[in-house]
Amino acid sequence: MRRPLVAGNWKMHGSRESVRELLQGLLDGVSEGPTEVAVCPTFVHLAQALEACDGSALAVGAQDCSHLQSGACTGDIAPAMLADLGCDWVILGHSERRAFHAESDELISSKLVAAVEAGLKPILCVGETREQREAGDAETVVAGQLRGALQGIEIPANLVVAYEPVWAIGTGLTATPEQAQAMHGFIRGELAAVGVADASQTRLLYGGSVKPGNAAELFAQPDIDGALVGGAALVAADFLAIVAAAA
Ligand SMILES: O=C(CO)COP(=O)(O)O
Repeated sequence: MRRPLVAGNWKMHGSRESVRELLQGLLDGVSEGPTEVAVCPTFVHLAQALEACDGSALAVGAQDCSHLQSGACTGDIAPAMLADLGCDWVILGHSERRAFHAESDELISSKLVAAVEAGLKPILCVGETREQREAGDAETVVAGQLRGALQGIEIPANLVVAYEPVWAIGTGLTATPEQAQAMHGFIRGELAAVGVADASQTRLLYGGSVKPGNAAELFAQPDIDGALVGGAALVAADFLAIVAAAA
């Protein structure tokens, strides 16, 4: 049995006041239940979120980390620092990091190794662009990202993969449940091929314009185990409705 996971990626949003309000709204509505729930605020809001969520059913994660645990890396945050602070999760390889920071599969792979070494649970993001899908290359691209990140490393048993088609992120365009399921099924097969010991137990999240109105039909698919939510994670009622749909 794969326990559903719904994680909110807050991206570069928030102030101390809005974070306080959002967390309050979430904590009022979230309880220990069948679905695991996490929020991933910016680095500067992590300490505030960890303090607010202490002892609650809401876990906290970061949106990225360095591939090193310390050193001359101006502006970077080590996975060991995130673990020391109390973070559980870290998102790696998000398409916005790949696009704006030119993150390669090789770098993402070394971040994954460092994150696991520090004791963080990784959410590895993969997904194709619209051009790649229209060219019929979606599976090739996703398989390449999986292999690039996972081949040759010791793959952690708690690895979570998020399929986030770039064309569905922040656009209001969602992959249809059938499109998402097809790719999730493909990913599960690829994970087995790349050396995941029991890919039938790996949780696969869908991300890309997940909203209260489309969450249930996505979660009804056999290989969709939850969601990585962007915009709708910034509205407590919407995020809680998505969490409820995953139960
Ligand atoms: O990128 C995403 C989550 O990581 C998805 O963002 P949206 O839900 O805003 O499309």
